[in-house]
Amino acid sequence: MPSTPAADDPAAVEATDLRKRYGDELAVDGVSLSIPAGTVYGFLGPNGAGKTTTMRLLTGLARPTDGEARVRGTSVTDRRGLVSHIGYLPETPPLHEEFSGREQLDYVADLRDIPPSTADERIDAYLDRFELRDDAAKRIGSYSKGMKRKTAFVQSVLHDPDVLFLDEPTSGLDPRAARRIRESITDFADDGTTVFLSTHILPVVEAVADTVGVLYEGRLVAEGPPADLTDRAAAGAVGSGTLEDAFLAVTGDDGEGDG
Ligand SMILES: Nc1ncnc2c1ncn2[C@@H]1O[C@H](COP(=O)(O)OP(=O)(O)OP(=O)(O)O)[C@@H](O)[C@H]1O
Repeated sequence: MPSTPAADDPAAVEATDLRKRYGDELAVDGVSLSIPAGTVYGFLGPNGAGKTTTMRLLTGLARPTDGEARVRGTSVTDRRGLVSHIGYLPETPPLHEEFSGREQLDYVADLRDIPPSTADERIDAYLDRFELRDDAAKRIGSYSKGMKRKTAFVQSVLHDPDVLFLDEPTSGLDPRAARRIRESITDFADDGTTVFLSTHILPVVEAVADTVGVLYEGRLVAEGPPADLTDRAAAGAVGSGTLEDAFLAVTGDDGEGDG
């Protein structure tokens, strides 16, 4: 079950009127967010809606054209201040194909200044959890897509970040590995980590998210607990009131967007 945020928790992620322009296009067009610590925020939107751009803004990898955002109180323009508090699993994660899985994780642990004994313990636990132990000495270049995805997930969480940004974490994973990821997400949130989860896999969002935000053409067009969005879809007689119905309704693919 998703955790329930305490009312007095400060927001872990705050964005105010965030915008990002590429040439003539506003990829992110005035997004405001306030995500309480220790919750899971499911971030949905059609292809090209601006989800990855928003995540890049919130992780300090892209500069906002306008507006501002803070993660745990640190401005996203302060990349150095941000880096130890956040983890980011991008769509295309940086992995060294010539490293073994273990070397990759040792390398990231070292970059993150994790003490070697703690790093060894965590790496062993994650390799077991994601059934990578037997392949840990093999070159990443020889890994399957799913093995690479699991290794990338582990490297994004190894330093125990306060806020974790995940872009399609279960993409390409078999059902067992996908379940492990879902369980990890709820475990992290139970331990106080805030998880910002972008995915097109709606059952994953329904299973783990406390709040869902739907982005459409760079704007947040719906936000609320998954049950509220599905209730709205049902009340609007859109399909049978699933999260998919709600998504289609507010993104204009099946009914009117509600702005
Ligand atoms: N570096 C860039 N330069 C120019 N345009 C960009 C750049 N990055 C993103 N865009 C544009 O911004 C818009 C939003 O892209 P973004 O990748 O954020 O969407 P998304 O919601 O993550 O899509 P998907 O679900 O397909 O991954 C798109 O029209 C894209 O072409």
